Amino acid sequence: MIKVENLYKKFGKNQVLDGLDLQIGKGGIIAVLGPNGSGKTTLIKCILGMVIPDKGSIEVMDTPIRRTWKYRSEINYMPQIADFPGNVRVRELFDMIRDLRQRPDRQEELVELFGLEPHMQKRLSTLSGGTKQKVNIVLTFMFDCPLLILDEPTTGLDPAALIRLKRLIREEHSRGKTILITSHIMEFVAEIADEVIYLLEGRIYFQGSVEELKKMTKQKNLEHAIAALTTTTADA
Ligand SMILES: Nc1ncnc2c1ncn2[C@@H]1O[C@H](COP(=O)(O)OP(=O)(O)OP(=O)(O)O)[C@@H](O)[C@H]1O
Repeated sequence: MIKVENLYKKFGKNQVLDGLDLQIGKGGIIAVLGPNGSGKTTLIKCILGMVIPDKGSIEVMDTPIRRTWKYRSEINYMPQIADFPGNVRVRELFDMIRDLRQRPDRQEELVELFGLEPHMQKRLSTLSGGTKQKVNIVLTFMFDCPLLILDEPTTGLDPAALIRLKRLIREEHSRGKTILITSHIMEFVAEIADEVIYLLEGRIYFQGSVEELKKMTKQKNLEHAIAALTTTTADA
């Protein structure tokens, strides 16, 4: 589904991706983890073509993504911070996106699931953080795509909305979708991920199951396993 080879990206003097190699097969929930600033969002944006790498190659669904954008229509991307135009109403935003994508959608069902009906006429700038995140979720899950990329999807959600999000992610998983997620909430990752990728110093430091990571670090839970990885590498 995704193949990244020898990827380099520098911002000024900051070498964020430093010869990163990564392969992700089709189907499954993959958590991209790493300390703050380790390059998770940069990697995701390179895969989406939103950040141009200095060197290296990326294939998405067997297609090299250099100088092409068509593959993007097969990806549902949920950004970490959704920069919605503040003066647009929720309903108008949904209509705009539906007009742009021109394919069947699940808007009505998802608006009901996240209780967004009372907010449909409101301007985006007037919504609470959690409600904005629900709008972000509806936009992400509205269309049927083989690849979903979710950057910190749980931010600001109340427990009921979090349960619904997890259900949605599992549903997509059971339909054979590939779902890439970044998160700092280890409880969420442990519950949902089939595979964990740990980014450190611009490369993949670990790729495997949560169970394998716990075994490798001799820890009983994921939070401690990740903390052990961070301490070990910081001490090295
Ligand atoms: N457009 C940019 N210009 C300059 N520096 C950037 C830019 N985008 C990212 N960076 C820097 O690259 C590094 C990696 O950032 P990135 O957002 O990819 O990290 P992250 O792993 O997603 O972090 P977090 O866990 O905090 O969300 C950081 O030091 C960040 O400041």
